[in-house]
Amino acid sequence: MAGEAQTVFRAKGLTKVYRTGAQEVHALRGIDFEARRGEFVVILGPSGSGKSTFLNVIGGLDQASGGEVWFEDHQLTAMNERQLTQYRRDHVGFVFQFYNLVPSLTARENVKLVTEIARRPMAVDDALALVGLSERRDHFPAQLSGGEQQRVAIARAIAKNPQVLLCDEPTGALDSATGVMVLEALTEVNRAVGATTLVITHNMAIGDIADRVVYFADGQISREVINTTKKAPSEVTW
Ligand SMILES: Nc1ncnc2c1ncn2[C@@H]1O[C@H](COP(=O)(O)OP(=O)(O)OP(=O)(O)O)[C@@H](O)[C@H]1O
Repeated sequence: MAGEAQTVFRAKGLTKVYRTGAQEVHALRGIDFEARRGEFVVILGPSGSGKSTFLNVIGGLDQASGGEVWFEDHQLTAMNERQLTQYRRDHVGFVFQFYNLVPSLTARENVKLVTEIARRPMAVDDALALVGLSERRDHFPAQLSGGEQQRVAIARAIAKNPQVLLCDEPTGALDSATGVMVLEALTEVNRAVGATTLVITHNMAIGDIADRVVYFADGQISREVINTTKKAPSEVTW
């Protein structure tokens, strides 16, 4: 069906239990979730509500304890470590709060690291242009502001042309003006590349730029809101 063909992620009854010694933490307690191709989803919720755990499971960085997750027609919850690594490499771009750039490489070289091993990469300079950093491409991370470094990290994440872009607190370390520029880069990339984009944040205001806001509470999805009108990042303040 056309509707199903548009579904990129499908999670059903997803659970995750962390066991440390005799302690059990139920980080995910039955998540049902779907995301459509090209959708921009913001995930909000208090600290410890399971947001990062969820992103890590659907990004193939961590394995679920129960339930199912599908990426297109691949069942992630049936994959072994090697298959998950391949899934991440072929399909997923990650952006984290801290940029994890290689300090001894320029912006261009940091992005090139990924395009060299990707199956269908975009040109490095195109990726940097998408995040507005063409002028800075020969700078080293230490010569770039925090926001610029994060935009290099976004260019690196999307340069392999991933179907999904998963971002965990991408503006968490940035002031509001710089954070807005990073959000502009993310919305531009989402529009231009069409990657389904999931963004975890603590910042309620950022929900206004999403197609849909998903609220986590205590390992479950407590609420979902579809935005009938979306704000541009430049209209968002915090
Ligand atoms: N590797 C781990 N081992 C044990 N417990 C963990 C582990 N990772 C996360 N947890 C626990 O699982 C629960 C959910 O954590 P998670 O990081 O997913 O929440 P979060 O909503 O992303 O929080 P934050 O907004 O603070 O990043 C928390 O109680 C956390 O302490």
